[in-house]
Amino acid sequence: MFFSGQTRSQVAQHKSTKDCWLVVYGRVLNLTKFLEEHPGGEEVLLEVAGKDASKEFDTIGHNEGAKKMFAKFQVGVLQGHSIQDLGGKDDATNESKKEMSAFVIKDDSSSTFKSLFLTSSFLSWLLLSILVTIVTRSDRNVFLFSPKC
Ligand code: HEM
Repeated sequence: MFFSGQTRSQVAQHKSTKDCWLVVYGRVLNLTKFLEEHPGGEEVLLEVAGKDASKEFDTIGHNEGAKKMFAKFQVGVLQGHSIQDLGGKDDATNESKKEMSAFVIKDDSSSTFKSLFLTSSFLSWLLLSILVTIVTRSDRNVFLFSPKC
């Protein structure tokens, strides 16, 4: 589940080895499953569990690989932040943006396709109706030939 507008006190509820959340750059991350794998050790993460650890994260000088892991652990956005605010801060956000724009492009093209399809079928229907009207209203001489021999 993804929580938008998580408060600091809500995040603060998750500060144990079995349930460890922290905030980096406005992202609420659930690092419970990562504690044992963290190259810097689980102790450092537990010290900042339930808190905003953006400064600590920056101070260590984590590499780009660490930032790319955010998307995997993110469970929400801290209150006062929005996905747009997080833009440019890390690669995960840029990847999300790419996905979103791809979605928008896909959506646009499908609606353009739909409107084109609807317009063309509407025009065909209109032309057919006009033709039928002309034929039924005419004196039918055009079609009902009675050859005078
Ligand atoms: C928030 C999510 C975090 C992720 C995904 C993460 C990930 C990583 C990764 C991949 C490394 C090894 C490569 C590198 O140095 O960049 C690392 C190292 C380390 N991390 Fe984290 N980390 C996180 C948060 C933190 C926090 C909040 C602290 C400190 C409170 C911390 C302290 C360290 C330390 C001390 C190292 C070892 C650096 C070294 O040996 O040079 N990490 N982390």
